Amino acid sequence: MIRTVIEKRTQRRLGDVGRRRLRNRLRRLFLRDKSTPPATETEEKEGVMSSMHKLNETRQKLVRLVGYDSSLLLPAFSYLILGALFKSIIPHFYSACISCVAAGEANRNKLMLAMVGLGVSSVFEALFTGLRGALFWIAGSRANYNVRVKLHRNLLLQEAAFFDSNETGFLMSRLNNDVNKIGMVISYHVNVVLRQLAQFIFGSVFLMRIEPKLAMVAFAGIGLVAVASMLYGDFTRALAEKVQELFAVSSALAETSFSMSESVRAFDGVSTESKKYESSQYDALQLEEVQAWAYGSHKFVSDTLQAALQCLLLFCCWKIGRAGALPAAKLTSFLFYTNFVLESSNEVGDQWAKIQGAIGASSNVFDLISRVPSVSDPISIRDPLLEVQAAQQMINDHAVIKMSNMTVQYPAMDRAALSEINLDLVENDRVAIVGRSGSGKSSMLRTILRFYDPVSGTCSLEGKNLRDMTRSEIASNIVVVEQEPKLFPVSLLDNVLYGIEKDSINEETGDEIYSENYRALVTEALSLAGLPVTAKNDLGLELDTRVGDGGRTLSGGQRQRVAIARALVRFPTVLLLDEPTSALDSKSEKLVVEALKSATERTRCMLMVTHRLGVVRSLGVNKVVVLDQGQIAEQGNPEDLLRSGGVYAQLAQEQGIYPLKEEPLKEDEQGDHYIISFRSNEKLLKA
Ligand SMILES: Nc1ncnc2c1ncn2[C@@H]1O[C@H](COP(=O)(O)OP(=O)(O)OP(=O)(O)O)[C@@H](O)[C@H]1O
Repeated sequence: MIRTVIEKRTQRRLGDVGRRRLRNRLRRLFLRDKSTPPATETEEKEGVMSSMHKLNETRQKLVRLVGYDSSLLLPAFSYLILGALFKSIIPHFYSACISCVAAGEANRNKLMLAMVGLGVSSVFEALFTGLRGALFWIAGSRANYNVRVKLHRNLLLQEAAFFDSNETGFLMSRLNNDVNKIGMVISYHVNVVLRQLAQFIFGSVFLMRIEPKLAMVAFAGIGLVAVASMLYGDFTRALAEKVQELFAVSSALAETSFSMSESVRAFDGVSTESKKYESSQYDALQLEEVQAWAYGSHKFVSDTLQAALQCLLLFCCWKIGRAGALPAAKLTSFLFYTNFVLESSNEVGDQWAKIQGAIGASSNVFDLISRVPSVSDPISIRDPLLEVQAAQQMINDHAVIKMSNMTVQYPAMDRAALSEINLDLVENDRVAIVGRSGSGKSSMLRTILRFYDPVSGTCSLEGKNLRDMTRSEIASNIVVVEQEPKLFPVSLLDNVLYGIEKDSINEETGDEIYSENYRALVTEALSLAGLPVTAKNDLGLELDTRVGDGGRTLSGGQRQRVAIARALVRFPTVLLLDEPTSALDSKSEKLVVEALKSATERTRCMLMVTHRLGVVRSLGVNKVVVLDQGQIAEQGNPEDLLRSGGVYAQLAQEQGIYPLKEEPLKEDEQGDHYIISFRSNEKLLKA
């Protein structure tokens, strides 16, 4: 009934499309969709049970969060009860004062006593209210802090596929908006509910003492108001969950449009993006309007019920008073306490509904905090037998990286990105993975980095399955230089040593810093990488120069060299290069190739994904693996493959690369002779 009224009122203000969308949303939320078959009784019961179970779980998690800081919350609760107790005494003294004044009491002391009682209880009430308010506020802020830190950490621990299906803006919204709601529940709503509940209990005791029969009538009416509040609370919870969901979607859209702002500008997409954002905000607005009407209706119902109850009580008072059983002082006191109890119960109902709403909004946060990533560190139970076996395997097996029948499939894909791959990378191997776009090259790199686990088969490093290695073990052995490395908005030094703990303290500021040893290491690495910072270079770059967001204050080539320095300082077992030169001009490419040669010398083996086959020769690659539709099409020494006339030779010819001894001499349009060099776009005039 309430739903229909709200729906109608809201619909009147919305257009046709909005009306249809809102109706569908409400139907999905509260009514069974006619297009879906009706659930059986058992299914319905199971559904109700599971949603009750989820609700209970969320409540328990919230309570656990509240209980987190008992040293803070115990005094807060004590002050709350004391504050409520003093507040419930106030009407007693207040009505005593009024009785003295109204009756023209001759005894001044009686009035003074009532006034002192009123003053003292008011001061104590104010004191305890202040203390309670501050402590609950702190508790709420601490809960926010805990939840936010836990959520942020757990999100970072999630597997790469999780980020494929959850946009950054969506997660940011969970981290900010949803967590704020949790803090509000603790610092405000729970605080108010408990205070009002305590006041209600103390007030009820006074009521019972004054006139028990009338008090029972008041309680019956209050029970009725409580039922209305509970119904409204349930309605609000479901709505709030949906509204938060819509805000998260909206936030994801905004995040995408900001991060893609250059493309948006270049392709004149402002109105497209703005429309998308407006539409998602509009969906949320519709539900918020429903929330507002629901609140208004609830207020109307509960206030009307209360007014009716007050009239009824007054009538009863009149009847009892007529029989001479209720003196004026008692009547005043009873009416004061009736109002006091009614106000408290009303506020409990109001805040209860808000708590329900916040629980609905925060349930997703708890789901995310407790989400277990599908790619995670192994549980570290040391098994000496397994360790001996692994060491034995390392001795027997010369492979640094070994892929055995390895199949990789993304959750969002219905076919494998890599199928049954068998590949060994041994000591001193310099391997290039080549193949057409979409053949699975990057997927191989991501699997070696353990961003994804193979769905079958294994990938191991020095005889140890990657699944049995922790993230930190993998990171200290395998380093990647990406095609377009993104840098953190910190100093060059911090970027190169990213992930390595600071080992010294600045005596002046007390901040953690890197020691001189580390600074020397980074200076050497940057110099080897072709970005010297020793003598003041032309660019004015120093170790402590801060680079912009993503490294935007550096050129692509400079960013690449910082990334190479990052690899150089780590002396990794395996160096992975992802299209290391494809984003660079020929001058930067030369510098980067030199830097990569230095980095490669510091590793046991190197694996590079590349489209630009010229770099295969310049980096001294000894093995080329050609991928085609997720399978190894051919592999071998690059010069042998060039001569064999297979897939690699064909790819190379497309880029003007021929076997070394068979480099053809060609004549260009002006009659000059030139050799098609390693890089297709570079014609070196033959002297
Ligand atoms: N995160 C992902 N989720 C779902 N499918 C993916 C994902 N990444 C890649 N794919 C799919 O896996 C297949 C192999 O992609 P991959 O990126 O490994 O190819 P590639 O050889 O590196 O291509 P390119 O040379 O264009 O970078 C493609 O069909 C691609 O659509």
